[in-house]
Amino acid sequence: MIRTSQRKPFRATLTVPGDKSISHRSIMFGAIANGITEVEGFLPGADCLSTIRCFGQLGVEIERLSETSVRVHGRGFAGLAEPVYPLDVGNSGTTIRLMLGILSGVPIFSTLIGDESIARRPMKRVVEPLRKMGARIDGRQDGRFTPLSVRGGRLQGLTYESPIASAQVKSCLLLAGLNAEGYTIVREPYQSRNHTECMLPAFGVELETQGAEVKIKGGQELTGTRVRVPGDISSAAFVLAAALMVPGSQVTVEQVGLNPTRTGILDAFRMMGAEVQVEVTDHWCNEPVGNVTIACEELRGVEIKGELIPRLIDEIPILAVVATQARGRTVIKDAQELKVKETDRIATTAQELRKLGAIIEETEDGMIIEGGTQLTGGSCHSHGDHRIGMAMAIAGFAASGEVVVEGAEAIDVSFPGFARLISQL
Ligand SMILES: O=C(O)C1=C[C@@H](OP(=O)(O)O)[C@@H](O)[C@H](O)C1
Ligand SMILES: C=C(OP(=O)(O)O)C(=O)O
Repeated sequence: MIRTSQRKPFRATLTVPGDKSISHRSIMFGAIANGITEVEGFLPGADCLSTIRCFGQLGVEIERLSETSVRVHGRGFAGLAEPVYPLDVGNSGTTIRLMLGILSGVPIFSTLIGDESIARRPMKRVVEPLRKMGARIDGRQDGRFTPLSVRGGRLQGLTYESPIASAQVKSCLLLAGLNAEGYTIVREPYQSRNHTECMLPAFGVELETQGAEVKIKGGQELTGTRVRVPGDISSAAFVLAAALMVPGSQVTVEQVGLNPTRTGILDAFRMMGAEVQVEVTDHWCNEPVGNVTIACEELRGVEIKGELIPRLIDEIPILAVVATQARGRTVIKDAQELKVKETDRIATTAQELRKLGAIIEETEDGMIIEGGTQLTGGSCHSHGDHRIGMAMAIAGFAASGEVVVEGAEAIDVSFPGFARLISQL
């Protein structure tokens, strides 16, 4: 359980735990590479630990040198061993969807399962195109849901027009494409996060990107490398939002990932009138890294839609919290993907924020939030969704009474140490 209440203006400079998307990929790419991959700044969150456990079951030796340093003894695609027991991805959509791409092209049999939330999340979006590549996948409701089983084998390259902007779909198909005959091309309606495209070249893979299209040639091998993981901008978003909830505050987050396919939340905060300063200081594995400083006196409501949505998809719950404090109405559109995350985030965000007096309407593809509301204290629940738990805790920073967040253990999925960190603000 986390308890938060109204804060006085504060100033803070801090770092946040490692990027979840990059941490997953560092283990996966390290495992299918030849040789050793050293990972620094790894996120020791529950989701990334699920990825480590699954690859351990595939015979990959993965050493935890410290909480955040990991050494992966890559075995190449060909060295992955048939697992004896089902692979349990826990709560992690990224783990299951990317692993399906890898496992489809390797001649072993495996079964994938996860928690209650994973059992509700749609898998057809990857199973269908993987089957077109020749993958043999079966599962509940003809492969729409877990449990899923994969009998890996020879794959054919595919040109795929993805109906959704999803980095998990894109990455899954690119990883399958690495093992397929010929070229695999993935086109998306808007570009989703491109960590796979940034990181694979660091492992010696060649690919071509043109706007929202990526092309990869099959039969390429990966070579182990060193990966430094920047702080997660999706985690930083909660602390930046905390500063916006308490006018007169200022927060700097250092060594955070600034990949433009992830910084939509900074654009949204700027549109709302926040002062956001960004300084890129380095590139790690082709990923821009640097510092973000935010401050604000007054916020205004905005319309968030289109290409911006995939660039801030995981930040919409906290954006809705901030929008309750803006002048005027905030409209979020084109965000139907929120319905198939750890929870239906349109429903859970609205339901929990209403408990604190927010005026918020759910729509088919987003929500409408009336600004300028005085939030009250109340008892909220994470619904087992880390981002909902964190969003509600930050809502307490502007509430007239105490906000209690039940189910806060879910936050460990992406942000271990969240409660301690925000208690210091
Ligand atoms: O590829 C990734 O690392 C992720 C992609 C996104 O999901 P979708 O691909 O389903 O949009 C995002 O919501 C998730 O937190 C991480
Ligand atoms: C949607 C998320 O993750 P995943 O899809 O990996 O479960 C998230 O972290 O908000």
